[in-house]
Amino acid sequence: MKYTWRVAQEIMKLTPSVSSNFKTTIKDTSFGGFDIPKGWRVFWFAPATHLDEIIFEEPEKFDPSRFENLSKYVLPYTNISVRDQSDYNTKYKDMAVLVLVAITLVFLSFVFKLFRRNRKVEYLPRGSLGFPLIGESLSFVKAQKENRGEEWINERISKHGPVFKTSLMGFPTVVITGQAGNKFVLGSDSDVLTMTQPMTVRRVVGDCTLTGLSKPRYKLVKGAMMSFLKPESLQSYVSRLDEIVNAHIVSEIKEKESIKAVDFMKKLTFDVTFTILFGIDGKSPKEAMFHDFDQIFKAVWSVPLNFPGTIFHQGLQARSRVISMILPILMKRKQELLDGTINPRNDLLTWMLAVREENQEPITRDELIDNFIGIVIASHDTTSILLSLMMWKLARDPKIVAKVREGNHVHPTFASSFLSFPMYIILFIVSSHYAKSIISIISEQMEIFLRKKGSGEEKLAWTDLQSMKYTWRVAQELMRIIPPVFGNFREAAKDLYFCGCFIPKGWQVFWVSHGTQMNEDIFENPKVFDPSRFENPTKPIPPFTYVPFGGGPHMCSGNEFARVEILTIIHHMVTKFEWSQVIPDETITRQPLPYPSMGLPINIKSVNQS
Ligand code: HEM
Repeated sequence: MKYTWRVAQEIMKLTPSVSSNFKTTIKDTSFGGFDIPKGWRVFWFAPATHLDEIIFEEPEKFDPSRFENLSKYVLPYTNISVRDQSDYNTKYKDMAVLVLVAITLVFLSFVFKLFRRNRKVEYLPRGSLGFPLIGESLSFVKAQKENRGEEWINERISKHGPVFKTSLMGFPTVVITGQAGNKFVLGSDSDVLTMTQPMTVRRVVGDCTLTGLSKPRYKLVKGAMMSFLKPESLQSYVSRLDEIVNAHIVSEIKEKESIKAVDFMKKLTFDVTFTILFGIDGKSPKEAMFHDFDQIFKAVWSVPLNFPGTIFHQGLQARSRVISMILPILMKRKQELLDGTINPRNDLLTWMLAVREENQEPITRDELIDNFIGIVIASHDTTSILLSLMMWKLARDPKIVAKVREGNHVHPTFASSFLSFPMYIILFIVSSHYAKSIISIISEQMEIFLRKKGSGEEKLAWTDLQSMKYTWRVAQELMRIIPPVFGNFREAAKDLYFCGCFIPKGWQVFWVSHGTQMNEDIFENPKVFDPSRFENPTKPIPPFTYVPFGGGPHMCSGNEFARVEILTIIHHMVTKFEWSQVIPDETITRQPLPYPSMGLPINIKSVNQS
């Protein structure tokens, strides 16, 4: 079987089963004119000779015949894989040692990782993960509904400290409170903590909202929003806003004796957002979308079961309807932009259609649609809830309001304030912080109203809004005590440490606004409603302690728009109407935003503006 063996030899020459190995010298030796000390390792490498063309003619060619005449073609030790039989035992021993060392190293690194992980787990924050799957979600949601969310958090802070673990909405969660905590969560970039949204939000609102975008796309879309929503840009929309608010209020409540303030504010802010921000004016698309967005809102906080009849399913269908309504509007605007018949700054949607990345890449269709829905979700409830809370505050003491108004009738021509000075002083001295705030708002708004009336100007201007300082402080103080956004989630993008605690990659991190906003070391007498704490320039509020609009890279894009809108609406309400609560002891419930639990029914009547 000579030929068969030659074929085997040739195969071993080209692809030796053992192509290299180490030997150890057992005494001082020399080779090729070089000394090799005793104990040194020597490495041999078969291909170095097998493929050497000085030894083998055309070494890479498959030619078993070269083994026919060994003396001519095969020099000793040139086909090592077959000739070095005597060294096999040593060779395998050495290889076994190598393999053993490799396995030991892999094993040790595994044990080391496990050990390090266990050491890290020891540093997890204190607290309880609650029941499997549901964790502590049920007790948290229940507390929120009863407006005891703050108590729920505080109980755990007092047991475990300002950083504690729990499990919310199906995921292990680290709750982080305090100024340094807010700075860590709100100030961190997306490679440390990423903004995450529950699955329901991603499905109903879309994957391409700001939260779901890559860094460069986020920069482009958020940049476009901020450019439209910054104070300098908003100034030119104030008189239009004033017109819309006035018209809406007149048509919706002029003849009514009672309304539900929450519903009213929701409709009004929807009207404002669609007209000013999106340039959608017609009554019927707004009404259709109002109904659809109502279903989308509900689906955002629903159980994600997608079959006919479920809230989630209805939300998904509402999303499809909204898309089919907004798409033709976008196409038309795009054409108008190309034709040059529309000003890109007309509204936020048109502006987002017009902006380009440095490489001329536009905002995509999906990004436009999802951010359109996202802005409605982010802006609508938050703003209408703050307005409802202001109405609630102002409705709580009709006697004071009436007295303040009396002042107006006694001294209608009073130059700088609509209140008679002595009455103002008396009321101010005898009143609580809370009552003072009512007096001051009405006084401030009536003063602006009378000033404008005196000068024959009809609509509010930017400077009028800037002078509504006290009214805005009341809004700020309300957001401190009852923040519209209780807190929000992030996800750890990698294993993290904060305050000596370990936060594993993938865990949720939850920041809460009242952790600092109700802290007596930061805000004196935090439970007292005192808007004047926002007017003390000598005692500025420390950074990352007052966070109703968040902070850091994801800070609210619409805070200035919210301020302008809220001040305009409150001006019209206060100067045109008086109201009182139908249910005086109506409580606040969180779902998860803080609503008056019965929708704030109020008795309302117009006041004489002459
Ligand atoms: C009183 C009214 C409002 C409150 C209390 C409020 C609150 C907040 C908060 C707390 C955040 C940050 C969430 C986080 O970092 O986890 C936020 C983000 C955001 N808000 Fe507002 N908001 C209000 C009104 C608005 C309005 C009117 C708009 C749009 C015109 C808007 C658009 C947004 C957007 C787009 C984001 C996401 C920003 C980003 O991820 O970079 N908000 N808002």
